[in-house]
Amino acid sequence: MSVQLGVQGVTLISQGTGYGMLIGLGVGFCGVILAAVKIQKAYLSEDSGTSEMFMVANRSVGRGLTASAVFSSWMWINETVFSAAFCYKFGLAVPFWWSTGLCFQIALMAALGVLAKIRVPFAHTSLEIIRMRYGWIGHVVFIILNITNNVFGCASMILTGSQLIYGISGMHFVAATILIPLGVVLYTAVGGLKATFLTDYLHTLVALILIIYFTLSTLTHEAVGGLGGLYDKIIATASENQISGNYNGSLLTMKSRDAIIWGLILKFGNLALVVMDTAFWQKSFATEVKATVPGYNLAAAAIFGIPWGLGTVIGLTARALHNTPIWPAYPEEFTMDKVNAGLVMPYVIQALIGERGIDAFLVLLFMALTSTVSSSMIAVSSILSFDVYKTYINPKASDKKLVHVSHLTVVFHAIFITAVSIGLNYGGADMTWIGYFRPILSCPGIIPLALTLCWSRQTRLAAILAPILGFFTGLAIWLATAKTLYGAINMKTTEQSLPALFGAIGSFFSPAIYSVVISLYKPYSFDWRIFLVAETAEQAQLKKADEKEAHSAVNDSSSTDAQNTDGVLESSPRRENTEPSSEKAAASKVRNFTSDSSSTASENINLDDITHPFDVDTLRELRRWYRIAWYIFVGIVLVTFVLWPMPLYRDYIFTKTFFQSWTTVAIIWQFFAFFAVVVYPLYDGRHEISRGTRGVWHAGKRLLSRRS
Ligand SMILES: NC(N)=O
Repeated sequence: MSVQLGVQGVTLISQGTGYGMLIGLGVGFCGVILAAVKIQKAYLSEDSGTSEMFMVANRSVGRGLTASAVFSSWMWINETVFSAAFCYKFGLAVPFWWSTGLCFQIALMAALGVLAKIRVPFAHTSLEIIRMRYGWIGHVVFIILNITNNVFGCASMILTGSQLIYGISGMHFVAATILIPLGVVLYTAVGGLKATFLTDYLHTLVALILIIYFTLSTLTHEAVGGLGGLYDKIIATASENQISGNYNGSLLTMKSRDAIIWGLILKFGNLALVVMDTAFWQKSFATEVKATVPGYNLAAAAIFGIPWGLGTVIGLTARALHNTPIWPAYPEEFTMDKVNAGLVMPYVIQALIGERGIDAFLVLLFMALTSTVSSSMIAVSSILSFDVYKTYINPKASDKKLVHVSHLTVVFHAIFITAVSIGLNYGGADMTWIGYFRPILSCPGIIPLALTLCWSRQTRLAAILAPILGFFTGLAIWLATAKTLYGAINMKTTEQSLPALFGAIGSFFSPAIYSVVISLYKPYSFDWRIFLVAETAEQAQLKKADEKEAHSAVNDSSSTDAQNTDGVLESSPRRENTEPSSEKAAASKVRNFTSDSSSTASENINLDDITHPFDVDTLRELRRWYRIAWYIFVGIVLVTFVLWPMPLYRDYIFTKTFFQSWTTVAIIWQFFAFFAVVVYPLYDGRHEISRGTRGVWHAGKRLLSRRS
């Protein structure tokens, strides 16, 4: 999705309120998370001072928290603000296509995440897997693909947020651009991935309450009159709301050319945003064995309800009301550049709920923005610290050093991404063009990356060349289609939707052909056990570096204070405490294996001596989940791409009853989402919550008795 820059509408809130909320929410969130990190460390034996905890949360996150964290990182402003804006533009087909363009990628990640657990059980980033299999050139290619994808995605989101805040409050966009990531940096740098899991939960809670609130308050407002009233108004105003490219120009049809093209481009772009973002891999590495597939698929099902219900209700309400006195700035025309700047939703909220609603809208914006920014920060910081620093700059880095570098890279990334966002804005970037270019750049890596885990015959040359050739293929198709359809290659023709769609299709699919053809040129077969050897050697190195550091700390009389023993010597028993019970035995096996082999180089390890760190039962369970994940993925694709929407792609305008039922299901889905990613995680984490609460309670009591 892309925002139109520099569009200011009517001022809906004062700048003071805008500053107060951005700063207040940032500081408030930071405080809550820093307290949560302290409680985790003190009472749940979870210390983000180890790289395992910082990057992959000790691989101990359960189903509920996984579901809410994946949901939260994937619930962008787009799903609310732009689903509504595009429903306004093209009708009710958009919110539905939007939902279908969000969930299948998450279901795919569930399958890839489980496969990674089986084949590379102790990975930290997706790029590390590429390096272990193909060496440094492949690693560098994928680092570039990942970082550009992440930077484009994250910067465009910060930009969208700051533009919206500018659009409704007049606050200078540079101030908004700096304030959005500021609080996030602090808690992410201190708390690492587990902190983002916790903030993600809080974001999810608040965002879903607000989404349901906005949907229901809009529908039940007397100016709308419920689902029946909304339908009647849309029918009554049909002549002033004609949509070219839709069946009969109606907003109430699934047969919309622009909506389906938009939906397809979204699918490719979003696929890249998930698979090429190491954050989604990391979140799956962070889950316990049994949690990946249920957690990810719960999130996939939950996110389906967000753009669909909210987008339909808000987008159509805006169409019904934009020529009535209740509309902000009436009788001024509500122009398309305002729609493209995302002002549909805030205007509906202002018209029907008023200032209170706009304050709540700002909170929703903040939640949607910060949860994605935090996971982007962890992802880029892990790439910079683990894939760049540890691999190429300081291979002998200790665990403590890695965590230190991770903190620094979070701060570095925050400054960098803020600068990029400001630069894009001042440079007058064309966000539609950037939005169409990004899938062409990022999609070529998807299939070669997936094949790295799924296909033993993909060769090094294939993995390196396929994404590069795929990018140039997509680029050529994009430009050639623009030239063929519109007669020239320029900014205007290349930001039309069809060239972008064909380019993305070329970028995504052609690497499959390149990979197979190049791999067949010099066939080989990769032994998956090599991943285990490489991981073992790496763990041994980290352990050695830690021991060395701890040893020198003990010998050094000036530094035998608590600080030195904290992060290093105590980290092992802590890790043991927090390992999920199903993995405990398996993980201790790894440690034994690691220490046995620590004196040998990885190449000296005989593959036949390698045993998988997981026991047979755990592996059987993982394989079962892997099969289930594929069934769910195929089911989701079949239902959401074909069985559900295609029968409706015909000359049909929704009847009143059909529209009411359709939207009722969408709203019920919002409540399902609330139970799946807000209520269920509380139930799932009840033991930890009770342990943490007991700890705080006893500590409080001790403190009080000491004082008295
Ligand atoms: N979640 C996204 N990419 O809208």
